[in-house]
Amino acid sequence: MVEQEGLMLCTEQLVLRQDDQTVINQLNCAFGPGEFWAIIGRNGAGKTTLLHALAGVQTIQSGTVAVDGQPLNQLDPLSRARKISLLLQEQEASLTVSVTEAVAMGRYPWPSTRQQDQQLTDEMIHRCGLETVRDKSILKLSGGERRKVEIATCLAQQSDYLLLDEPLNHLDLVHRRNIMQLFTEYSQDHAVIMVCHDIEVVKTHCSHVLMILENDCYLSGSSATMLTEHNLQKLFNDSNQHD
Ligand SMILES: Nc1ncnc2c1ncn2[C@@H]1O[C@H](COP(=O)(O)OP(=O)(O)OP(=O)(O)O)[C@@H](O)[C@H]1O
Repeated sequence: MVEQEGLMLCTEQLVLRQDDQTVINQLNCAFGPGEFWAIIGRNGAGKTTLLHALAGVQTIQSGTVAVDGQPLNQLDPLSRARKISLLLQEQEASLTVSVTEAVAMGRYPWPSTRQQDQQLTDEMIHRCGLETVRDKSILKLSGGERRKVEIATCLAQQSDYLLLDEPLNHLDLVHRRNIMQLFTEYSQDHAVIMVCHDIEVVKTHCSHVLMILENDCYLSGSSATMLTEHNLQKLFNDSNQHD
């Protein structure tokens, strides 16, 4: 039974495993519109596994993930795609399509007109700085260009919950700033949930933080209350390193 109601993506007593290892244990959290969340934690802490569970692409051991009061696994794929989009950490380009065609694929969940789809696709191509390569095959792009195409496609999907796994990978400083500005704008009336290793980026842009600590310990709240010296030491203190 999902207790939290209203517009949010939330987990209740969520347990996630990879092989026989419990990665996330009894996690309760909730993400709502108007919030820009960062999920932070050490390598292997379970950030990607959690993000995938929030997107409905990870097997859940027990507990629930619910979106706007409805268990995620009860939504058909199209309804889910209108609610949630996921930018993977690494994505392999295999289709021979142009940048414009790839970004337009973000529109597939919506019954909008061709003109509306084209308008939004053009806008995202423009906002992500892809005009000069818009007719190029995605197989012939640089790593950074391809990352921007993936981001533009997710943004074109206009889902209520935008899930981002290390979105700044491959981007130079100028594009990092531009893309973070886009996500910040998007979070004004949607929820953005981003896995990120760059604490400075998190401090500058994110309103909320979920910290995955050791021993199944999770802390969440506003960035101002979470990003204290004390908490960051707990998260990254060398004395806790296993590797
Ligand atoms: N497909 C898989 N099969 C088995 N174990 C996996 C699989 N994917 C991840 N794991 C393990 O699950 C744990 C959590 O991995 P996950 O990718 O969620 O961590 P992360 O916090 O995103 O790490 P990073 O910061 O390095 O990207 C790790 O111990 C990892 O080795």
